[in-house]
Amino acid sequence: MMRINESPLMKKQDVVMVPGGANALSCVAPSADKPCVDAGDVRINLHTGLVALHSLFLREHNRIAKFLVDRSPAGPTDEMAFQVTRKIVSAMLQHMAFKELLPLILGKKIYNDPRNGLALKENGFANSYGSDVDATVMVEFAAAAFRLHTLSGNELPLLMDNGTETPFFLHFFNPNMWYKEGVLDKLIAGMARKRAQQFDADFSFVFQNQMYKAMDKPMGFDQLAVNIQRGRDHGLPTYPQMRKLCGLPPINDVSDLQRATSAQNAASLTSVYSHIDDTDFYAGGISEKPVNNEGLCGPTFACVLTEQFRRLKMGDRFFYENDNVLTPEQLTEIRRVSLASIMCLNSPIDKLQARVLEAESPTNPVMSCKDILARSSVRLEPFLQKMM
Ligand code: HEM
Repeated sequence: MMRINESPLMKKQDVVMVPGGANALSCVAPSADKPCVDAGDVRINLHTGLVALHSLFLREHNRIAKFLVDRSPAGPTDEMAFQVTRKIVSAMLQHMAFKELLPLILGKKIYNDPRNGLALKENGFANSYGSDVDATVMVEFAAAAFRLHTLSGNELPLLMDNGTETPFFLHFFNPNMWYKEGVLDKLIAGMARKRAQQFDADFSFVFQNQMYKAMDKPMGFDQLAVNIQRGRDHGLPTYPQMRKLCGLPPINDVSDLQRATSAQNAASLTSVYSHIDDTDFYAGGISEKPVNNEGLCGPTFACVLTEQFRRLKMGDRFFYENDNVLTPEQLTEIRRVSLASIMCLNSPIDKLQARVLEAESPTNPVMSCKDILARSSVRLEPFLQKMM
């Protein structure tokens, strides 16, 4: 659907964004020149931030495919160029998720604990595949623990317009926003520079009041309530049951709840649940103190996330560190990639902090893209071998 017939390239629109598509998910007032967009998942149409990120990786795909076609002396078939490009981008995504995202969410202690099998190797192949590992997505993960919605704020930051931000709800299913000139690039820049909201039980106003809001209506859905209800729809264990399944200290009474969350959160939870045993997994999990005082989430969400990402890695025969996927030279190159380098290469951004998922700080200063690319861009020459 996303590929141009048999070509190595992906479909795109003039501003180099994902292609237009059918009116999926009922976009607001789509028109012939501003249609809904297509991606692997129709939910891309939910908001402009998703359109921007998908478009960023589409640009990276087409950049690599063009390089491979232009630079291969033997002239690869289009199929070969497409498949090799797909493999490179998939490996990059795996590397960035494990290297840049997981240590932040879980903290370094959990990430580096060898029993969890999450930490990537610095050199050589990993061969972590286990044919008995179930790599499907756990319901506790999708319906609760990975719903990190507490991190999102009320606005989408459109940088380069003097830091202008637009209310999040204006972007829901709204092609009129994402076709505005330069908006995707401004968003890529803005999302890189804007701090996330604190990870806690406080959700932004938009998430609690304006999810799916129609332009002519004052209110929309409460995403926090949807998340809790979704857990019930899927029959998730309760919060105390999940603590037990994870081998964490049990929650039997209010003082246990206070220790795991805070006095204030425990008071909130006990004011709405008539019995502690009824506490929904999402409500309890989102209220916990950060795991080991260093992760973003608490220990019960961390338990589910750790198990899920361990399975995604060890249950994947084609995880990029395995010895049947890349050559040693190619693997060395993939290990250089960073999300900042992808942003520098595929947008007009000229400066950024190197660890782009973390806020700018004295140890993570904003630097020129030239410097970022010198340390973290992937040399594509080793991938030409496969082309011949
Ligand atoms: C940035 C703004 C975001 C918006 C507006 C948003 C909105 C939504 C909505 C409306 C749903 C469907 C809920 C349902 O009906 O069950 C959803 C699901 C979900 N969201 Fe988000 N979300 C955002 C960011 C995030 C982030 C940062 C994460 C964490 C990585 C995340 C993780 C998830 C997950 C795991 C699901 C369940 C998906 C599934 O079951 O297939 N979301 N989100």
